[in-house]
Amino acid sequence: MGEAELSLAAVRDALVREEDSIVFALIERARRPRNAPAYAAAAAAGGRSLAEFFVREAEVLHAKAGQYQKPEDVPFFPQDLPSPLFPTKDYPKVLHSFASSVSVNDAIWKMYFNELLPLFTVDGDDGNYAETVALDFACLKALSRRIHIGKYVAEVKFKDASQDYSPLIRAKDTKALMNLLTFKAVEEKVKRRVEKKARIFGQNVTLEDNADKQEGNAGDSECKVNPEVLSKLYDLWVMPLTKDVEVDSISVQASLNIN
Ligand SMILES: O=C(O)C(=O)C[C@]1(C(=O)O)C=C[C@@H](O)C=C1
Repeated sequence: MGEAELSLAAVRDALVREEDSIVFALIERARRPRNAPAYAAAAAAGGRSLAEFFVREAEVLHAKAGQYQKPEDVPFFPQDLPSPLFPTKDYPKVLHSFASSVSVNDAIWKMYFNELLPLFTVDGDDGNYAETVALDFACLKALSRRIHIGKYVAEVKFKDASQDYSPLIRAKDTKALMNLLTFKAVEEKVKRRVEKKARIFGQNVTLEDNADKQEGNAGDSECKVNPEVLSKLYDLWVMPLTKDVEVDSISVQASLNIN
């Protein structure tokens, strides 16, 4: 995002767009069963799982190709990532460079594998492990990007009301900070919208005319991912983690302005 786009409305629009990527990534992953062996320690990868091996190697490739330059593109394994081999775009600096250090990817990783995956994949093993972990990587990237867009939300909110945020930062009052940047009504709308997107994007589209089955009216059991899982994902993890990113980023911004 560039400076001109940095308004709360524009950042919220970016968050809405990311919902599509998350819903589609989950729908794609749900085509495969759980495939547990992909997550077990493997001697071939020095004791790491295939999933971890795949993400680490993919991030090396992506870094060489020029990714992870933007504040919202955060690698899961930042240690020793190579520099881009090709010239990269000069992104306008809208966030303080310290914002690039804010990451909740460890929490996203644990949440995805321990909590989310069992909610939207069926038990089973079809042996398609390489495909499965590539689909996991797409889910992780989409979730991480959405959540780290919280850095821009933080910047906008702090700029618009630094007089309200600064005393709370100084007092290290994380709870009050959380309250200040929370908009319950917005959160309710987000949950309802992602649930609806899962219902619309995840239905089987046919050419038959059926008055009962207009878009958005597919029964939840016919959807490729249960729409309620999307609402729960956002309620329990995506929005709370976005707010953690906001608090961390605001604290960085504020400490630079206050001290
Ligand atoms: O829209 C905002 O103001 C945000 O901070 C984003 C977000 C979200 O993650 O969707 C997080 C906190 C707010 O309570 C509402 C929504």
